[in-house]
Amino acid sequence: MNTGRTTEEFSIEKRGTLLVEDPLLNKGTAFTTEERIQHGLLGLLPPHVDTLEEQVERAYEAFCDFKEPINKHIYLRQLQDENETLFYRLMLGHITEMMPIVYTPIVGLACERFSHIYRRPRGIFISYPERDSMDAILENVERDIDVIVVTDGERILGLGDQGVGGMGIPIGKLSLYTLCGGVAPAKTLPIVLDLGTNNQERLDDPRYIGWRENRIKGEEYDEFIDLFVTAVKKRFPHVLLQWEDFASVDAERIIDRYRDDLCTFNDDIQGTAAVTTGTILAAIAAGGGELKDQNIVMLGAGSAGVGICLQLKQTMMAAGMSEPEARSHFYVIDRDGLLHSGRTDLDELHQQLAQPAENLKNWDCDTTGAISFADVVRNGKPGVLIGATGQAGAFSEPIIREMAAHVEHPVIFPLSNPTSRAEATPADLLEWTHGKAVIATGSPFDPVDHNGVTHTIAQCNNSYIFPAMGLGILASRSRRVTDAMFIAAAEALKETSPALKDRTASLLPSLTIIRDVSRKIAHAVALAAIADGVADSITEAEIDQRIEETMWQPEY
Ligand SMILES: NC(=O)c1ccc[n+]([C@@H]2O[C@H](COP(=O)([O-])OP(=O)(O)OC[C@H]3O[C@@H](n4cnc5c(N)ncnc54)[C@H](O)[C@@H]3O)[C@@H](O)[C@H]2O)c1
Ligand SMILES: O=C(O)C[C@H](O)C(=O)O
Ligand SMILES: [Mn+2]
Repeated sequence: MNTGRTTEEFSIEKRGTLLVEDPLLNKGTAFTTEERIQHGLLGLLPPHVDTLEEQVERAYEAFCDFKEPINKHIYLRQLQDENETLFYRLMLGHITEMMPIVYTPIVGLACERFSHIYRRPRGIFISYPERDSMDAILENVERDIDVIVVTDGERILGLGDQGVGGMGIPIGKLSLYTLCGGVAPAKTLPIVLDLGTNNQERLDDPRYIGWRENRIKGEEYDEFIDLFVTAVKKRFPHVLLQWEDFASVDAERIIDRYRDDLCTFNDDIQGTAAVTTGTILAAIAAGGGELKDQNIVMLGAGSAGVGICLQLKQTMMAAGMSEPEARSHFYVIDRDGLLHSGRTDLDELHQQLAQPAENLKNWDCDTTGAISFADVVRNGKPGVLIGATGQAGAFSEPIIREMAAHVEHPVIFPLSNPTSRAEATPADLLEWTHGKAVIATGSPFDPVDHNGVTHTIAQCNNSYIFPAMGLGILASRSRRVTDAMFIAAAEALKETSPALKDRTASLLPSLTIIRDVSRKIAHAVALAAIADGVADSITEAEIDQRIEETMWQPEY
């Protein structure tokens, strides 16, 4: 049985009811007659012995019987809690249909309704009143863990503060670590840090199952995070710790503080930067252009927006551009308009993306004071527009039409999630640009027919990166996560783009080949880790061998 557990863990043999109730070991109706006799299961299962394929067919039928996506989600989560092998085998066979149910966008709804659809526990809940018991809490995890995804639930997709309901995100992300990256499910651990919520709807909800207080902030928050990291390092010294969906200020402070302390990264900043850089590079290359010639507008200067622009800027500089020149290619817009060097309200991070004010002297602006999104598009004539605002409709028709008036094939990425928060829909973008826009979105969208041409919409989501990052880190036994590893991931992703061969094809490969894509990215990540001296030096053949050994397959 390939469960990803160590032999030692197997020696604590489970029998009978305890065995069928352990989703990592349970085979349900697929337990053979011999196994039923050997493991005390006689009479606990119906007499027919199924193959895994038969179980998949039954499960798919049950899945199809549910009409509402949230009910499909509840069903799949329940299956995951019963039999992980079956869950992943089913998911792998129907990935395009099921990933949006387990992950974005439906996981967003599942977070909002978490306290209502709750069935059984998965992962670890650490609430503020239990802060002094972190060691004991982590001791209750009876397995060795390779990857943790942790959230504090404050910025769940574009849906804001969901408190303990944010737990849906680490569960969904880790499902993708296994599905797309092949990390053994037994080696993954979702964690929610419950420091309260400022979402009044949740606080007023009698069903709410989180710690019913307003959020802890300031020094107490930082002390809590420090206790958490210390406890994680003690219990799982080699673990990969992924931070997910924290409010921007906390996200940046935390990763700055701990990035050299353990094997860790922030997915919204670094994973998003890599997937977007890879997809942008593919879009530009497919159109015959070069990154150095692009003016890039970023709407939204939070974790995602800043992370993306800094990686793209770094890519320009790696190709030989000076820092001031590279910076002048970016027009980053926050709620107060364009970031430029004349503004006195920018912190150090945002100053790195401020447009030199002297470049704006001849701009013709509608407004005095703040320089608006419309002003930027009209004067800056960008070829690339990216949205990371969490605001539906932020890409308005007049602005998109204005952009399309200046470039032949505008590259437009409304990256906000879930679907209801996208800055624009692909159908509208194609309509407003007469079918010329080159589009990728954060959430999945169906292909769009425009004037007889079918446009496949790539899903530019960090899900193309973090599972592969995990695979590469585990395979190379990397001890830290460096920027070069994300740059390598972006480059490797770009190389897999179908649009490089046919510019009308999707910018990103189909999910049906995601495990192959992950292998390639993991290989590049491992090489970068070795080059940076954070992983043991092994040959490329050894890397590939370790990638295959690490990849868990859903089979009995
Ligand atoms: N596709 C992906 O892989 C991916 C990855 C990460 C985040 N996201 C999505 O991006 C969005 C933002 O995530 P984040 O982590 O950066 O959040 P964030 O809260 O850190 O940043 C959002 C920023 O947008 C600004 N903003 C809001 N409306 C604006 C407007 N009209 N004009 C200019 N700025 C505006 C906010 O002030 C904030 O600074 C979310 O919807 C998230 O789901 C997508
Ligand atoms: O979760 C996603 O779909 C991507 C990203 O991490 C987000 O926060 O939106
Ligand atoms: Mn996220």
